[in-house]
Amino acid sequence: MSAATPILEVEHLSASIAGQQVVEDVSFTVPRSGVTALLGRNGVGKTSTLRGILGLIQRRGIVKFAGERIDTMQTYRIVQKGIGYVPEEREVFSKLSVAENLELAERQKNPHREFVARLFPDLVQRRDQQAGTLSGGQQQMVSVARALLNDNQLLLVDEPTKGLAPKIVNEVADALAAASKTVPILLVEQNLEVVRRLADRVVVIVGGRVAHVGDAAATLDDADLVRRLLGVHVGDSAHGGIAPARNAGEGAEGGQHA
Ligand SMILES: Nc1ncnc2c1ncn2[C@@H]1O[C@H](COP(=O)(O)OP(=O)(O)OP(=O)(O)O)[C@@H](O)[C@H]1O
Repeated sequence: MSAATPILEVEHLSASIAGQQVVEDVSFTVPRSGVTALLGRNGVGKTSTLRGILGLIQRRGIVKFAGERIDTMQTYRIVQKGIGYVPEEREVFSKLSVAENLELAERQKNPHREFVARLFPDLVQRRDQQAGTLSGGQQQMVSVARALLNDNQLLLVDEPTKGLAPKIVNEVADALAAASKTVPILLVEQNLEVVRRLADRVVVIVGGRVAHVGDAAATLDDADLVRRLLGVHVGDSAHGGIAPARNAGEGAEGGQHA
């Protein structure tokens, strides 16, 4: 396998929940470095795409990780291969302390405790606090920290800044920016200012398929394209740089930009 082989190749992925198809026919790649943002309107299937890649929901299609097919593997095997997952729900063990939450996540002999402590000094101070009593942002940091303790070759991170105060959004983005220097990230993120800061590339899903792949900054600079693909206006800082388009119902365009 050459160094140019993407770390993740997704070909014609479809996925279903309780017999209902929630991802139709999604194809894209993730390179071996940097942040690739997976974008799309609400309910378009971004979370389900991540869950399909991980085998957490029923899926069909080809998924290759570092050149190897993983689409028939069970989730625990996929995680063992080196894919870390930071789910949208954060899923901390609320009755356990911060330290216990982190210890439980350690899959290897020499976990990156110092790296994580440097990124999240707040968690070091709160190591004995029950995770259920942490703020949403602090719980998100625990969730990201757990993924960073191990030698992952890819991180799947789902809406890490959702519902967080602006200051905490910045802290979580800082941590992900630092992490992305050592591990490629596939990021689902609604806050386009965060996408602009973190992402190198964007992959946009419209109507169950990938409708656009491109350079992150160039895509976000094209306000008309953003409005058509995502139904948001760029530039309203009160909404993390985005605001619903007046005609947000339109624009699920069939044309393939990819
Ligand atoms: N447990 C479930 N049972 C039934 N339908 C579901 C379930 N989870 C998701 N769906 C449906 O699957 C579709 C895709 O959902 P998904 O969460 O993947 O979208 P998304 O793009 O991540 O959305 P958002 O940006 O709002 O988080 C939606 O129509 C959603 O209603």
